[in-house]
Amino acid sequence: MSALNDRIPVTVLTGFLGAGKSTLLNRILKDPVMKDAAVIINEFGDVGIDHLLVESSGDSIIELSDGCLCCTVRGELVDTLANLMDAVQTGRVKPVKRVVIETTGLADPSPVMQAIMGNPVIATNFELDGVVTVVDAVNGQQTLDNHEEARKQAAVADRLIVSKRAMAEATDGLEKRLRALNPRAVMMDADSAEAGSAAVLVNGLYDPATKIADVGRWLQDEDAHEAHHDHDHHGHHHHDHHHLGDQGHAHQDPHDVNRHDASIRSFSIIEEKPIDPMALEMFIDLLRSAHGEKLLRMKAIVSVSDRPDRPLVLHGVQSIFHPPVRLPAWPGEDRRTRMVLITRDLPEAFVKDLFDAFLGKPRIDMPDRAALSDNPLAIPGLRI
Ligand SMILES: Nc1nc2c(ncn2[C@@H]2O[C@H](COP(=O)(O)OP(=O)(O)OP(=O)(O)O)[C@@H](O)[C@H]2O)c(=O)[nH]1
Repeated sequence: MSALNDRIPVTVLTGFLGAGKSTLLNRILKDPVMKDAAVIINEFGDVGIDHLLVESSGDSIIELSDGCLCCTVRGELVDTLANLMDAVQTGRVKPVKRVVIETTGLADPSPVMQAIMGNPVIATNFELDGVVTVVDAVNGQQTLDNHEEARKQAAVADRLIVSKRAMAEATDGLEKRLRALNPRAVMMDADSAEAGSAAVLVNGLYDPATKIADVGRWLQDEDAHEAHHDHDHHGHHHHDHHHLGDQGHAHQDPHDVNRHDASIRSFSIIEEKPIDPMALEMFIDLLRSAHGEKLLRMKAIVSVSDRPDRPLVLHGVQSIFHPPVRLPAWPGEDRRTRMVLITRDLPEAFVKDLFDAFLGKPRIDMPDRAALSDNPLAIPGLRI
């Protein structure tokens, strides 16, 4: 699917009610680069005013009708994207270089992400580039305590934008908590120039300039020395590349983490040897079909044994995966398979053991691959 590089990147802008999504979007829309962007705004409530608040000169703001994007309006989102594509292809509107979808504050972002990836027509023309989540420094902690959706919004983000910092008494606790929920997201201050530029929307399934996977960006801070078999229970080693001080030690004792957050995990799998394509397919199929609900996000660059010089990029949300893409070459020196997973109620050790089983690595306490591969579902296009 080399066409993927021509797909229009879509950024999902999320964040809880009143977190500051529209405020941020208004700033970003002033960036000249945004003149070629289309913005889709999901209203919630009777009065559709959000789109009026987004000050854009263009006619490329599309309002979805009442209802929450993650439930009833999902079909409408698909229709809107399809219509947008049609309008571009028939020349009715100018070419669109990027789409931003601002969700309602109550939205679980996963179904929105899935709507982009899961519909064959949409996935041919659009790719999910990333998720930007705005978190309010004043109410953030309480919102995370009380709302599962808010935790998911933070957990799946590529970027966490902390708003209203000046109004908050202290933000250390919130930042520490966000860092624990999502150690890899870049964290930034909503007031920063960086947060208000169009670049914040580019999260890099591909680097738009080079069209190669921006793996460094997804792995963000992965410790290159973490071995796949290093089952240490501090989880992910990482350097703190975020932009807000030095509080982000995700090595903290898990008991420190708010009890509501304990079920969400972010970890990585690294494998030195190229992977048999069948084993990969079976692993992914089982993971997404049996545990898809618990798989909040997965991104991977995989060395596949049939073409180890051309890595495969996988990108999934719950049970829905983008059609995998073969890169023309490795984006850097590191040629190991690297997978980043964000899960809920799915422990790291379980996933790693499953991966080992599919790779045929013997383990006393696990069934072997043959016993695990009885799964009729397949990702279209994964079989290479
Ligand atoms: N001080 C301060 N106020 C902010 C900031 N961001 C947003 N606000 C204010 O917070 C309120 C809500 O901001 P919006 O941008 O409408 O938030 P939203 O996330 O789009 O809200 P909903 O669409 O209702 O979910 C507004 O009064 C903003 O002026 C910030 O960084 N600092």
